[in-house]
Amino acid sequence: MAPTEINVGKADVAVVPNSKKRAYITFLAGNLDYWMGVVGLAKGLRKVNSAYPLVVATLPDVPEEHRQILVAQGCIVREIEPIYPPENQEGYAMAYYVINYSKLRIWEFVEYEKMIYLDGDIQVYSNIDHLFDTPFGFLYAVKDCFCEESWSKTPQYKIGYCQQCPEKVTWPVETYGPPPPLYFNAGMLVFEPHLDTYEDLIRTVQVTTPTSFAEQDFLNMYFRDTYKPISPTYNFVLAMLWRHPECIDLDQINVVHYCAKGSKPWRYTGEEENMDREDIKMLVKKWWEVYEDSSLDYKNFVKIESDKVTPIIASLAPKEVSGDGFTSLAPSAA
Ligand SMILES: O=c1ccn([C@@H]2O[C@H](COP(=O)(O)OP(=O)(O)O)[C@@H](O)[C@H]2O)c(=O)[nH]1
Ligand SMILES: OC[C@H]1O[C@H](O[C@@H]2[C@@H](O)[C@H](O)[C@@H](O)[C@H](O)[C@@H]2O)[C@H](O)[C@@H](O)[C@H]1O
Ligand SMILES: [Mn+2]
Repeated sequence: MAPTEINVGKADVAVVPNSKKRAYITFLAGNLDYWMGVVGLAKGLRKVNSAYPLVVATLPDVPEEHRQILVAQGCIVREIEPIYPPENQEGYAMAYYVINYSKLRIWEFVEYEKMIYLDGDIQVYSNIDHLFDTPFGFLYAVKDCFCEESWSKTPQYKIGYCQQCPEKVTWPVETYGPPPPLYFNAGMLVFEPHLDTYEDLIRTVQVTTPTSFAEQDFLNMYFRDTYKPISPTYNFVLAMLWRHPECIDLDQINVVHYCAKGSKPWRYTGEEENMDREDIKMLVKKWWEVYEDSSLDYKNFVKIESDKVTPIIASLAPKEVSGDGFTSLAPSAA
């Protein structure tokens, strides 16, 4: 793209388009209360002083009032069209997962070179801007857990196999064939929008039989050769607390994904299984502290300009990318 010439008085200067445009992106559908999750996410990204905006891809059924709230919180609200998959004879783990296929529209945002997708029920508690520096050509995401009841229809669940602890139950190759490839949770993705990928995704989804986890299953199939697992600290699926406590250190968590049943902070009652745990109550409280902090509202927020950053904050600068890049982000050996 040719640089844009602009007249700044005495001398024209060439403005090279910002070819390294980056942004966070989330997905909002329906007229219920997920908009609260998105407001929390927008404020959380401000709190950790992220350098990049939050784009909200909204379905047409999101009320104007909700869109205005998000615009007032500094979000870039962009409407997308729904994507309807073929009929699912087997049913989804959660009936509403069918709307999550529309998430695939995020690959069409090609004005951005790299994006980080975050579900609306995710909160960012440490700056993760360095993930934008991951090497191109891969999709980065965190391994999911197969132990929750939502997986009860799958062979993994039936034999008690989970990729978080593959040594616990040996995969019966003679019965089920080769063990499943690494499988990521689609609530957090580091990806590159490309039109050719987008058009192929849309074509492929129409000829792919839908399964339990809707677009998450589809994305795992589609990106199986370019998926790179990153540390669970970047998408902490709450069920890990009771399913794989040996794999986590709450002090190291950067991103919390409130996807366990009953854990959406804006709907939290504490009544569902595991929701009365002290660590869950602490994480829900932490989410509300950000959501209710008026100093984080877009209209009140005073951004620390990079040249005024004091040394302590400068130390949060992007981590060194060594070797093949982000080995330090790779999941721990466990
Ligand atoms: O009624 C809904 C359901 C889902 N979502 C969006 O789709 C994402 C995926 O759904 P959800 O997080 O509920 O799935 P989970 O991770 O809990 O399985 C949400 O985070 C929202 O961004 C939404 O906006 N409205
Ligand atoms: O439409 C399918 C959804 O599948 C995923 O949610 C699931 C999955 O993570 C399971 O492993 C958990 O057991 C479950 O709790 C959780 O809701 C993504 O988080 C969400 O963004 C979306 O892709
Ligand atoms: Mn989610």
